[in-house]
Amino acid sequence: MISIQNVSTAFGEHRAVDDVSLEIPTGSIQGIIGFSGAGKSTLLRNVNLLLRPSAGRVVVDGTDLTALSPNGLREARRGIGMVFQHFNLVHNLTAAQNVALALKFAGVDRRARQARALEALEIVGLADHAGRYPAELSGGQAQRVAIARALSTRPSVLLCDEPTSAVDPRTTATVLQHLVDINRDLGITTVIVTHEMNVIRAVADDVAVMEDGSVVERFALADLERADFAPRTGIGRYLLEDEIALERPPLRGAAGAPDGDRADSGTTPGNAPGTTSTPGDVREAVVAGV
Ligand SMILES: Nc1ncnc2c1ncn2[C@@H]1O[C@H](COP(=O)(O)OP(=O)(O)OP(=O)(O)O)[C@@H](O)[C@H]1O
Repeated sequence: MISIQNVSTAFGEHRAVDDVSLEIPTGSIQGIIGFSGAGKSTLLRNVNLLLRPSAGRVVVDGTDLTALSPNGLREARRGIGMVFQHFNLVHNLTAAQNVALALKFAGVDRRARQARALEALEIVGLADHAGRYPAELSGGQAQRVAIARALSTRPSVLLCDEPTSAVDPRTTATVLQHLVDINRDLGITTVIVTHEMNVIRAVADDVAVMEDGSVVERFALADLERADFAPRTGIGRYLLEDEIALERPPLRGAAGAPDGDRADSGTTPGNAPGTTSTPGDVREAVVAGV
């Protein structure tokens, strides 16, 4: 169980997260959705205290993380895996070495690391890619290695920050299937932050909609099937629709259409696939204990 209690996080005058309370039952998948800047990533980073909240408490499986000493927090973070949008793999280490690095930080004995790393790669179906470097992996494979890394310390909680935003739609399905299988097989409480409606529809048990730092709506995904269910927010209503109907004017340059570049009317823009990380990304992964 993750219990987020009256959590606020301010950057200067700006409250990126504003008095959020959220209870996430053990073993469930909680989706957190909202437009860019709503405060989703900040809230997720508040859960493992990668970003310490300015106010409020975060209790994970009965332990108040906000009350722990630095050593206690380091220990508690071993039970919380984290997956990042851009994978944050170390580019000059193989897939197995990337996973083993997390185990090293977790204090696992050197002799046990190799077997544990392979075991984690097995879970995401990539044991046969153990010797490959990040540049030799597709975006989806790189994210699966990152998931294996997050799982290697056998956490009870998995935090995923836009886990599919940097991969193509087909790969998205594979990555999400792994996350669902891991959740159902291992009972790991999973939190997925995304701006992609289809991700929420595919995996979430419960949905929290964020706007301007607040959770403005919560419902179970199953509620969307109820005839009398009426979401209050625009995002909730989008989720209710099977398809988002877009106006599709003719392509520019076609007969009868105006000249110029066609604007992208997609509702779920993502970033280009990539497998490399900046030093800052890697540092963040290390601090998170993954
Ligand atoms: N380190 C920081 N310093 C200052 N402001 C920040 C910092 N991190 C986030 N913010 C601000 O806090 C607000 C919430 O950001 P956050 O990244 O949590 O939103 P988000 O919903 O995850 O958006 P996105 O989907 O674009 O990642 C934004 O206004 C952002 O500019």
